[in-house]
Amino acid sequence: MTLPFSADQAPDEFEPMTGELDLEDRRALRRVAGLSTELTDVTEVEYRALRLERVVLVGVWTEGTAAMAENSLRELALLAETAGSEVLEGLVQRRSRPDPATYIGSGKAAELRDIVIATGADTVICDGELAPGQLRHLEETVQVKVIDRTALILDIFAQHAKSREGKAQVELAQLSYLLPRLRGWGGNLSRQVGGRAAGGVGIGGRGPGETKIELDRRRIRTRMAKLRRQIGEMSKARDTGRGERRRGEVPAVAIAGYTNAGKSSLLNRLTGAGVLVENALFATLDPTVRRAETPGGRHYTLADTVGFVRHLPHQLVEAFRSTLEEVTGAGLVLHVVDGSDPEPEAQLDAVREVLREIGADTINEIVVINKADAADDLAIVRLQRREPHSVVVSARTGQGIDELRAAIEAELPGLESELHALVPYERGDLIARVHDHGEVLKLEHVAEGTLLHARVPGDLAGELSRYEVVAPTV
Ligand SMILES: Nc1nc2c(ncn2[C@@H]2O[C@H](COP(=O)(O)OP(=O)(O)OP(=O)(O)O)[C@@H](O)[C@H]2O)c(=O)[nH]1
Repeated sequence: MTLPFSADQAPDEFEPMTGELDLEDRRALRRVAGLSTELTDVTEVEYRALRLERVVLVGVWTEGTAAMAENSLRELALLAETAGSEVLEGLVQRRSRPDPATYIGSGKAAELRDIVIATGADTVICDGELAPGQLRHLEETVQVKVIDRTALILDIFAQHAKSREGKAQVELAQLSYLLPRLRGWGGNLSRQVGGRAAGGVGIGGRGPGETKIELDRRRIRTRMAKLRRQIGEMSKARDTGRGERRRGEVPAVAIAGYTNAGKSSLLNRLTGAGVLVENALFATLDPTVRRAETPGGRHYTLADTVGFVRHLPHQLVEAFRSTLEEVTGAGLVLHVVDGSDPEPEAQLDAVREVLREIGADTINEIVVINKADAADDLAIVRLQRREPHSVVVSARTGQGIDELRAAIEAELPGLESELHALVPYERGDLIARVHDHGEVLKLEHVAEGTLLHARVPGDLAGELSRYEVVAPTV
């Protein structure tokens, strides 16, 4: 990561930034997890470079079984590792609700402090979204940087965003996370910074890089407005592409699913595309669209989308709305779930929650239970019982892929018209489109042209209607 200053500079040594945020500011902001108090027009805010290196995880278990709480923490560990950190220790606190002051309660916070000292950790990651005050209080106790699950996920997204649109979306999400967490640089912060430095971590270069930048809410808001505009323009351009595909009568299918469920692997299986497959969370942020074909020869487009996760930060869902439109604009959703996960049901629910949020829950869905090669048979049976409209596959071995192809064929929207037509030879283009977008049931060449019996989408039926003939009786 390039910062506009070096992390071991004392806070007064670097230039305050003015004017609109430039690239360096934005890079720096990526890593911000600040706190909120009163703000003036131009406010110096605390800025922290999130150097996720040696981390201790902490979760609050309020409901569900102990195994579920552990799974959530295990997932947090995976997220932390995806962000490039080393997980040293994890603890779960059983409470009826998170403590409003310190999230885990003061006794547990003191215990956490001991663990931090014993392990030499430089960061604590909490398994939830914390209020700015909770973060501050906990930080005061443990004396190292504390971040929450939301900041961690935002950070991973920032690392993985590649396209202009993806980057703009992540930045927008980060700024909206940052905005309520800005705080003035005054008495209480100075004390806190001093205290932390005295505690052996912080700004001296021994602990997390920490420094301050000068920003104000207005500049951030202006930047957010600009980003929204840019994202809107980029999404309009993609819309046009989608519109063109639609006019070409190619049905759109979208792959949605939990992160690491095997969406990219499935896309590769179904289309032969060489899309990157990584055993990492959120390897895909930008939608990839490929052409695919059913066994009966119908063409469709298949879009891979960003992976979902439990408690996906709402700022991200909001910012990624236009990318997620690949799903809302689809006629069929392949909902991929990792059958070998300890809690595939929770994955399904988390994904459906986001689908609901973006208005894609009414789209026809095939549940694809993936990783059958690695899953427990009983778990698969349990899932199939819960999701009767499902197909069991292994994107890795190819098991079940033929059944999935057939299921896609059966569910593809738009073959509403079955007709017989005598198409003159000079309209070979229509026959070619029937081959691509419809299902040819019978085809025969006669003197006057091509005698066709086919199922086709509505638009094509309209064009073929002038050549329609009565069904031959033999
Ligand atoms: N055993 C097994 N592993 C699989 C299968 N399909 C995918 N994987 C592995 O699961 C990991 C994630 O696969 P991806 O296809 O990248 O998953 P994704 O859902 O696109 O991931 P994100 O982009 O992170 O959301 C990789 O290590 C794959 O090799 C499968 O059928 N069986």
